Amino acid sequence: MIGMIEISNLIKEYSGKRVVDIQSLQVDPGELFGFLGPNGAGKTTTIRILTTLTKPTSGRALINGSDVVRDLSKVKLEFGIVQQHLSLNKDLTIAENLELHARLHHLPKAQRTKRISELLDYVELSEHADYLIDDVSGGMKRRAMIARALIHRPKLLVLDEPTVGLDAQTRRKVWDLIRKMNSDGTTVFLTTHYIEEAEALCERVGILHKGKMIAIGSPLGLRQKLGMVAVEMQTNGNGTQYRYFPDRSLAAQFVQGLPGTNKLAMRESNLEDVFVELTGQKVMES
Ligand SMILES: Nc1ncnc2c1ncn2[C@@H]1O[C@H](COP(=O)(O)OP(=O)(O)OP(=O)(O)O)[C@@H](O)[C@H]1O
Repeated sequence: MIGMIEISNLIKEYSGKRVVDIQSLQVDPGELFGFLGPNGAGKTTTIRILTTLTKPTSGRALINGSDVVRDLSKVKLEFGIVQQHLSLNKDLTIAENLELHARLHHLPKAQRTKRISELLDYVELSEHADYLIDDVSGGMKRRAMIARALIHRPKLLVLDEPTVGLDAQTRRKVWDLIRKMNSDGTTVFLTTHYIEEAEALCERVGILHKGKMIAIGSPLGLRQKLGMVAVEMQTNGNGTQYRYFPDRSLAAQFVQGLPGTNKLAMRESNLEDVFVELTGQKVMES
């Protein structure tokens, strides 16, 4: 099967500093894949390479079989992108922004009107179609950006930090939309530095640290590898220490063997634990 995204030995350097160094990654058609890493890990740079905005220093990236450097015009038809910053025209309404984008994609007039009304309905913005961008909430702006990215029916939707800056309730609405697009057949590749977003949404995640992919798997698979149960021990002077166990009974055995002076907590492990164990750093910290 041809991967929707295929990366091999992909390197990007700025002034000799290596910010992306990914040996290999394949995202299959239909997947909902998350790229997890702290600020500065290289997520946006990787997205910029995949979406033809910047060229890799070396290595290869293919989108649905087309090379992001050599087959530029073909690649551009394969993906839609929602960038981290607001990239809508503030002087236009939501519908006008979509209209502008549809024209850029050379959709004939009759198709444009139909597609825009379909998409507004899809992202639940039909009632706000004539609102200026400045007058709508952050969540609506994000949904309008998603609608715009889908105008040409791309097979791959790339989302860079899709819920950054949104409140918890609005974030969940955007998650629902992402799940809906994915179950309707669109491959989704998103970046996030929110652990709960990766756990809630992604079938597979790749953990990026200092430009390198240090782990890849399902959130559950990565937790199983570490141990499903965490024991937290507060030690005098040494902060909190963590130990991981396959199940609660093994964790309980370990706890029973400890001197009674330590403050202890037993809980389920999570992706944050995986990240901290692999990098010695919290995702949100840097
Ligand atoms: N145009 C550029 N010139 C020089 N350095 C850059 C450039 N773009 C990114 N970098 C550097 O590359 C590294 C990776 O940045 P990148 O934006 O890809 O990280 P990120 O994981 O997406 O983080 P964020 O979520 O903050 O965008 C950072 O150290 C950044 O300073």
